Amino acid sequence: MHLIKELPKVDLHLHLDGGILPSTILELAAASGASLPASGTEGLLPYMQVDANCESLVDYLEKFNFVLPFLQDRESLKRAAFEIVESAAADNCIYIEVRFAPLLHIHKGLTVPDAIRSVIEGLNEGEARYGVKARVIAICMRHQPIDDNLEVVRAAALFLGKGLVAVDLAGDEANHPPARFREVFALARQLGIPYTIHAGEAAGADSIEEAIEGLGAVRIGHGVRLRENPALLEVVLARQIPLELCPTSNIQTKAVSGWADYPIRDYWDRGLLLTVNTDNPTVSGTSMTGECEALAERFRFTIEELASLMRNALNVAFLPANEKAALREEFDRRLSALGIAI
Ligand SMILES: O=c1[nH]cnc2c1ncn2[C@H]1C[C@H](O)[C@@H](CO)O1
Ligand SMILES: [Zn+2]
Repeated sequence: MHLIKELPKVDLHLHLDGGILPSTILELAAASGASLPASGTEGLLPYMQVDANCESLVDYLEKFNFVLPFLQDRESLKRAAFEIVESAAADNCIYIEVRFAPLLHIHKGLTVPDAIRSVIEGLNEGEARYGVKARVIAICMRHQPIDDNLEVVRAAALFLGKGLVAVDLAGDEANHPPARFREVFALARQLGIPYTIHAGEAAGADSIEEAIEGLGAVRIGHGVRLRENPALLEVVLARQIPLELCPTSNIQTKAVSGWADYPIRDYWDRGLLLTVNTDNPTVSGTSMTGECEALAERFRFTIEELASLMRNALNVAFLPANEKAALREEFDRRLSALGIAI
């Protein structure tokens, strides 16, 4: 379907370390003298992107180990953030929420606030250059100690409203259920930081229920396995809790067995509040345009339905109301220039 590329888009679920370009790794390695297992971008790609052999979220998460050693200083974090905005601009995004886990970037002397500041600087430069509004979500990691995650939340509070908009919980869901993190998100709530939580990806609906009822998440990262508990689905529907679906990633991690079983059309028809996102453009080999094209081809989403998904994302973005209203106006202007009415 033409117009998909031109459609103004919003990506609310986009990991910084999942969107690093192979060409950037080549340059960062050359600058630091680090050796690489391949000499060109094509040779590097298999180390950064999953293939058909990916059997689980744990397999999928392996790919991040390759890029993280290159993202341990201010300049590389800033560059990665700038380039994420550059790629989003090429995809016609008008707003992105870029998430990253500060604890994964402090192995060579950075502090958690240093890491957050560097990413904000890179996003701000990207926003100034490309006109794509870009904000940070700081991620707590499931395999890290509670005290370290509390530190991430405290640092996030320092940047709230100054480039950072929320916190999150990610990592190996099946082996680290959300209940262990109640204290972490109680602190976020106390500090007035909104949060989304990855749930219902590598674990079932119980994980979603705990994220919402136990931890108080206002959005759910993925949530694709919600159908496993029809009563909970009714609650999520009634409360219009947004799901950040990432179709290609969800199929690669085997959260869903394949495209034929992907529940997006069913969830949409029931009236769940859905958004569609990339998760990790490089690891998953996708883009917002790619995700939209997949929905158009496989589930007959019309351009109007895709535009509605993007408008949903704007509506549930972690932005102040006045900034959202301005973005909505820009979105509507761009839609009408394309002749799309929703
Ligand atoms: O889809 C995901 N589920 C759980 N964890 C994830 C996903 N994508 C990326 N991550 C992890 C790996 C990254 O290193 C980390 C911070 O972006 O978040
Ligand atoms: Zn994710």
